[in-house]
Amino acid sequence: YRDGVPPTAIAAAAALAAAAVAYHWRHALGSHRPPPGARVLPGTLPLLGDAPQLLPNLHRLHDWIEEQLRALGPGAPTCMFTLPFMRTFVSVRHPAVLEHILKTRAGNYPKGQPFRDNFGPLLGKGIFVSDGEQWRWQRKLASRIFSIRSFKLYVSEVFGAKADLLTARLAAACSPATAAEAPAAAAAGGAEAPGAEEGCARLAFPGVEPGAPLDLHDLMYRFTLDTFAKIGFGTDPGCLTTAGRIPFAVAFDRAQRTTNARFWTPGWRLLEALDGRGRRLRADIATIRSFAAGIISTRRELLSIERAAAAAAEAEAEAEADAPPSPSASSASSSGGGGFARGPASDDLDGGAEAADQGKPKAAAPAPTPAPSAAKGRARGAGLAGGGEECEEGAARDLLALFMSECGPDGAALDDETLVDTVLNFIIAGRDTTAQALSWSLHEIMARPDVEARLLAEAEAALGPMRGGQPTYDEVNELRYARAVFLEGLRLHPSVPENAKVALRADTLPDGTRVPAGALIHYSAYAINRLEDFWGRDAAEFRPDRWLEFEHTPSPYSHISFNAGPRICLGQRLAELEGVYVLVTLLRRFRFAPAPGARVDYDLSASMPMREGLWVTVSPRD
Ligand code: HEM
Repeated sequence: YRDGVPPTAIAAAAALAAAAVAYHWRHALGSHRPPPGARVLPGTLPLLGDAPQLLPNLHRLHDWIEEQLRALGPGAPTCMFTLPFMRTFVSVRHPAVLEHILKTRAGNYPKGQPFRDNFGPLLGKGIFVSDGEQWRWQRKLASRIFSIRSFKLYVSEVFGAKADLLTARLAAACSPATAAEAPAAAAAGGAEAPGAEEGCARLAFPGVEPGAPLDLHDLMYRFTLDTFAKIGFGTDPGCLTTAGRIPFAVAFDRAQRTTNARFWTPGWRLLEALDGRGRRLRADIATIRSFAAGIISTRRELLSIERAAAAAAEAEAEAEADAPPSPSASSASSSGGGGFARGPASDDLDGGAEAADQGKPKAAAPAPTPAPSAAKGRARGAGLAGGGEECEEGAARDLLALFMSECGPDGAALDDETLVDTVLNFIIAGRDTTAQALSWSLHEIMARPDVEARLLAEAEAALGPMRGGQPTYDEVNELRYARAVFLEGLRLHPSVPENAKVALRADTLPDGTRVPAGALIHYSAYAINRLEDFWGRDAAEFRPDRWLEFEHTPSPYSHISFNAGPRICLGQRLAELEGVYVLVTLLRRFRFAPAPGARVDYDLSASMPMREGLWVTVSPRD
């Protein structure tokens, strides 16, 4: 003992090893072992499973999975793979099998405990990690902001303003030699900023150096966060006008990488404790949650201002009603609902509740604002919910205000923890996915001048020659080729490249595969969207035309980028609108070229970020 390891340490190590073997037996080799006759990956080893081949390929996981599935041959068979100490993965890819899991027997395949173990510390009880009633009521509530009427407002009032800032920032990055020729870019920081009408040569943006390469991926994140914060939370984090890195973004991106890696890392709890990732994750989560808490308190302050304004407007209207009629009275009160409250139920895209803002006076606060009708309800007595206050059903406005005002499934107002969960889940939904889809599409376009030329020709035909303003909702809807470009980028680079469910009970899939209870059902949008069985021999090629050639839109079980079944993406329409809007707006104003030496690759995370960003040089389009 004097020269060696203490016996207690040996005993502890032996106990740990025994526990590990027992755990392994239970989870990977015992009840979750692939059933006899299951199709397993070539090269699977006893005990170690697929770890020796998968772990060295983690940095290129999506491609590795695609290669494995392709090697199994046509017909898209289900196969299984295993990692020590982890549940068996049942990897499915045939559309009929996906439909069985995501729709027909969706009740047997929830997100389940693995999702909550891995993502719970970051996403709490938000929509992405919930099942059952907890999920259902969040989805129902959130679907209210996705109406055609709201989309028109988002395009005209949010996309336009944020695109102005984005183009101003890009204009500032044009090289000094070319900047003077650039078309007029909108003002940085608002209409009163100097030089707005006089071309990008006059514009300077803090932290943007004229002529220096710029990370377009980072800019897309800033754009989508500012845009979605305005739409979803009625606030403006101002990322587009901030110089330097944004601490929330750094922490959020890193936390997603760490939590996602848990799906693929045997013994992640131990590893995270040993290598410091666990400590850093806790610090990142503190940064992230305090950012979301800031959004909530800002929204609460705005709500009280809006409520006061609406109450004043109401009092004024009542005073006017009591007064003898005057010619101006009716026009003052007939402007309809303002802000981003949802429209009539008839234009709903995902069900929803009653329209609440019809025929009410416009709120005095600048858009986006809640519907005055909702404020009117509050003025009758309810407080601003959250922190244990009363909740009030029926109020309709932006997403965060909705969640603040409505009751949770238990009938009580949501506490701040739950509101923070909501904000973070919707930031992933509204920021990361769309920013990544845009970045990958722009990356593909840079390599394909023919695609760029067609996109520009279509835009010119539909919108006319380049002008200062931004496209409208109806104009964006006409741009079929631009939409095809965006979808094709997304097909090859799906923003949620891998996804999983857990099997509650044993089941037999439509192709005869027996699924053990507790197995993880894995589906790779990256691999499925590239399957030659469904996309043809040119599946790996970026060819937007395929979207115009289809007689019928491909089923969501073949193009799975937006998921499918009852948990299909709620924001698909919004994402497509935003994607087309940004592609057209940017490409009509600027030329992008890959910066010398820039490398583009994906990083392994919950979504599909670019590992080193998308570094480009910018010049004005003449
Ligand atoms: C290109 C952009 C987008 C892509 C590729 C995308 C893709 C997806 C995918 C694959 C899922 C399923 C995720 C899962 O199973 O956990 C999903 C869910 C969801 N998406 Fe999107 N999304 C995009 C944009 C948006 C936007 C802009 C919003 C707006 C808020 C949004 C809102 C949601 C919501 C709320 C869910 C959860 C649905 C549920 O679980 O019921 N998405 N999205």
